[in-house]
Amino acid sequence: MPSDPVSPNIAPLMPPRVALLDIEGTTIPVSFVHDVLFPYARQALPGLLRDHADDPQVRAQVAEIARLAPGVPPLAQLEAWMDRDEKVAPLKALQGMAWAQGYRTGHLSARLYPDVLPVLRLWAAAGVVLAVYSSGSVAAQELIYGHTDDGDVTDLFSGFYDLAMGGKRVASSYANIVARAGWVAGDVLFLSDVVAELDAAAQAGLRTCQIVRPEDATCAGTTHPVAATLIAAGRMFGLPVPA
Ligand SMILES: CSCCC(=O)C(=O)COP(=O)(O)O
Ligand SMILES: [Mg+2]
Repeated sequence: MPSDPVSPNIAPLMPPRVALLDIEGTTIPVSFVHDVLFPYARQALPGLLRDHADDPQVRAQVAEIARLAPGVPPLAQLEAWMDRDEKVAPLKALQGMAWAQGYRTGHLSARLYPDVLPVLRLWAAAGVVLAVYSSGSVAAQELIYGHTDDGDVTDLFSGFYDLAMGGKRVASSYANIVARAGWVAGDVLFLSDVVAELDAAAQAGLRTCQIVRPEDATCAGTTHPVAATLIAAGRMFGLPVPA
């Protein structure tokens, strides 16, 4: 019998051993990504392509753009992807390089939702493995958690995964991460604001929780358990939460 791709994901009795966390809309406000990070990269990308054209990392991404969009000038293609908020690896890699300068110079500092750090610290102290899966490149993930308003919190995480594992709306990407990390799918709780991502993770056998932040007006109403904060998610899945 074919399996239901979006089977009801009732929280099981055993708490998850791994929390795999999306970034935008889950740990970091959508407004920070869209109103601060994306405009910063959009403004910096022309200079990055012009002034660092010989940098092997830039050249590799420009070559990848040419492969994906033959004949289109790289900057025009990047702008088209940004206009549509497409999660495409060369765009994400180049955005990460643009943000690196912003973090280095102190122009960028990431704001986490206020519940995130207290909860993640408790989960880590309880032995829960914390990992990140974002469309942002691994370098960008390490930068954002390395430069938060609360300092460098990268030590909380034991793994960072990006589009190299596959797109976030594809079940095989979650299977790839689980295999790469040596986890058991049913031990992993994937937290995200995007239903299509949660559907894909559930198809791969992961437990799921949709984070619906009031400040972002995320839409709920799915088969996935819904929580407004990581505190509520922790309670739902038997994980420790702040008193
Ligand atoms: C590494 S922070 C920037 C995240 C980003 O570029 C993005 O497109 C949002 O991706 P997510 O998968 O975290 O929703
Ligand atoms: Mg998200």
